[in-house]
Amino acid sequence: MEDNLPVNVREYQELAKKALPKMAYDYINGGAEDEHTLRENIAAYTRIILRPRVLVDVSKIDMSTTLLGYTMRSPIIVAPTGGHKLAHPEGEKATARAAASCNAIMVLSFSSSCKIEDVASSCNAIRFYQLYVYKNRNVSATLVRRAESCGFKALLLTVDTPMLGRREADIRNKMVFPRSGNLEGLMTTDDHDTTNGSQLERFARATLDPSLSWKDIEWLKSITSMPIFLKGIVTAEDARRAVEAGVAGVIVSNHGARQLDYAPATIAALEEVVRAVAGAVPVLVDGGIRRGTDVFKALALGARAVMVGRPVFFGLAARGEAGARHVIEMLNGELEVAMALCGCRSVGEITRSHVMTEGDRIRSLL
Ligand SMILES: Cc1cc2nc3c(=O)[nH]c(=O)nc-3n(C[C@H](O)[C@H](O)[C@H](O)COP(=O)(O)O)c2cc1C
Repeated sequence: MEDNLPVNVREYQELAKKALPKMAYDYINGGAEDEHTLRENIAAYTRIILRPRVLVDVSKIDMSTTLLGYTMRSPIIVAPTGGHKLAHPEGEKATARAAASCNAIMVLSFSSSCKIEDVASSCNAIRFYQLYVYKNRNVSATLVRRAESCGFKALLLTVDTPMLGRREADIRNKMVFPRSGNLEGLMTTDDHDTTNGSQLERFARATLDPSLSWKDIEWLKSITSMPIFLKGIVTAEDARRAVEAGVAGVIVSNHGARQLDYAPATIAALEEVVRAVAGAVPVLVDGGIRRGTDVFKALALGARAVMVGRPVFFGLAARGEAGARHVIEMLNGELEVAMALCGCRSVGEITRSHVMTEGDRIRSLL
């Protein structure tokens, strides 16, 4: 073991910043426009206070939970983030091995640097696939079929990205995104314009289909038998529509605050969505989770599981596969302590009464 390993996600972020070229670090770390939502995703967690219960025998803590019938060691899932070769030459293969060794589900990004087939064969694990719908539907449909035939178990359709949010650091840095191996032979990705803003933004504008709408869920169902989650729901209205559309789950997400600035912090939107869904399908949340106590808070407010994006990416940048694994292990360890100190022996014992939100405090004063 190396000496002086980081002891929390924040320290991994510092290591990643030192390890990465500025363009790569800014791409991973940055958010849209004023980065208000980026700060709020984290700050909103700090405003939720825990209500621990004591004198519970917590000598055995069981963090396991299920999703789509799969048992997970803990409710922590690796969120889909594109371009892992920016952080490490092994890219998503290293991340996949890290997740598998923690028995955590990894969601592979549509914009992964590594090929779907290479990630699938890198190790044995339950994995989900994330989808962007391109104007050329054939490209998206082909990748969905490839993921399904590689044994991916669910599809996460990202619905918050009809076009790319304005990530000003990427524009300033003239961000160049690593070519996705998955698109080889399907479309050309050449872009020789190195003078003008973010190449990623130009690529997204050329490819993403801004006409994607609710009716297309039927199209998606017609090309895959994988269960479909919608990733990027933050209102009760859309949550109800998602249930009506017959999806298998909803993910409360603002894309790590990289799309619409001034969208709500996801932990602040979670309860509204959970109420609207009313138990019909599982609700997941991502955005701003940096501590085991954040995971605990999300579960208390009704999430079945959480996804973490940047923390794993930072781990990968700092120490490769071992770093990504350590980040997941640290969050698991923190969650275990949070559960013990709150008197919860299983995730099922984490309830709404274990947290006090700002709204609760205001209501208690009225
Ligand atoms: C560097 C980076 C790349 C991302 N790429 C994708 C992507 O390809 N597809 C997608 O649906 N979401 C993508 N996301 C959003 C994540 O899936 C997730 O919603 C977000 O990272 C959660 O916030 P967190 O980073 O604070 O944990 C990306 C996020 C980051 C930080």
